Amino acid sequence: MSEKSYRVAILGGGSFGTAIANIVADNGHDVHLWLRSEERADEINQRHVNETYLPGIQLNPSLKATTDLAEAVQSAEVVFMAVPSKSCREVSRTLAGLLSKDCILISTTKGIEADGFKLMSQVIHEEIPYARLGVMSGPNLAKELAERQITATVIASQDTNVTETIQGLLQCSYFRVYAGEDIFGLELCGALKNVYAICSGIAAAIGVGSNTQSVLITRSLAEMCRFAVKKGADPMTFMGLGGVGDLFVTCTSPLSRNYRVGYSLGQGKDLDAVVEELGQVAEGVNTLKLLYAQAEELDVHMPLVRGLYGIIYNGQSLDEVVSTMMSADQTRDVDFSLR
Ligand SMILES: NC(=O)c1ccc[n+]([C@@H]2O[C@H](COP(=O)([O-])OP(=O)(O)OC[C@H]3O[C@@H](n4cnc5c(N)ncnc54)[C@H](O)[C@@H]3O)[C@@H](O)[C@H]2O)c1
Ligand SMILES: O=P(O)(O)OC[C@H](O)CO
Repeated sequence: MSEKSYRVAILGGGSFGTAIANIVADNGHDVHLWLRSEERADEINQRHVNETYLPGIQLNPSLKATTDLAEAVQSAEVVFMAVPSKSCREVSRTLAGLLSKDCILISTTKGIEADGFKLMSQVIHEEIPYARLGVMSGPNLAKELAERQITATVIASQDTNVTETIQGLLQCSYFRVYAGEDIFGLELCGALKNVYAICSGIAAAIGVGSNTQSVLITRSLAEMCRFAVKKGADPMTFMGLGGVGDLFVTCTSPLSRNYRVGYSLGQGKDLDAVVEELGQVAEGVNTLKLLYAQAEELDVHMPLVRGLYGIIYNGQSLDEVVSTMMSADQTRDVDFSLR
């Protein structure tokens, strides 16, 4: 744990931004949470709760919320970005003129920008080329983090001072931070697993057995790795907490918004209505479209992505998709070997 007290800003006052801000505040640092709603900022500052995103959770009273981005990042030594992927470029662009040169900037966003299939670190780098960048990803459901239930995450950066600083900043009795260098692979894990969580949610809603769930999650990992290799990422990153770890939690927990989207679809509900009702971001819905297009363009075999896309966007029935998958040519179990 870090002995130094850092000035830290968290950008995005939704479930994850608030959960991370709370850990850093619990660890004794000076934390400013930036959000857009005056009402929610007042609620956090006065009653120390964020009832919309983390109902029932008492936040650390030292956590300060503000709607003023310049105030939030003033003198910040570390900034965490926790806005949805659709807002990452806009927020980064505004941030560019405000961030000091030696500030560490950590992306926690698990999504992809449509134009150019860019991951968030790429978007941030384009907007703030001088930023000392890192990416954080792992099995980190916001509600469980805020409840202080034990979990761990991965911080990836090319700069060991960045990884070591974040490890010291976040480590506590219920949270461990493992280090890595593969920013691209870690980010890809976090974005791709959301799509498979939708598949798993559908499977749960129709009441599949445990064998089926296991096959679904394992073949999801196989697809993710195949795609990662085609994109030049290290498939071994997918064996870690950011890969298997996050895939497992998102594909099995009803706390996952992506899983919940899938569950509702499996109950026969309409996608737009489900997303509207959720009221929080489920990045997998957008990632599915981008991933399907990339898989087609790069000719990567991704039957689960193709099947889900067929159900959601081409009106295919679940029975039809499952039947096509089950009668397809039987291929290899594991595509890669280290030998
Ligand atoms: N919730 C989790 O368990 C979790 C865990 C790890 C990573 N993430 C990732 O973190 C990112 C944020 O997710 P979340 O769970 O906090 O989402 P959320 O829906 O709970 O909250 C998103 C917040 O961002 C705000 N926002 C949207 N556009 C904005 C903009 N242009 N400027 C400023 N604020 C804006 C919204 O008002 C909202 O407060 C996502 O990419 C998600 O995949 C979430
Ligand atoms: O709620 P989801 O589906 O966005 O998933 C949350 C986190 O990514 C889990 O690590």
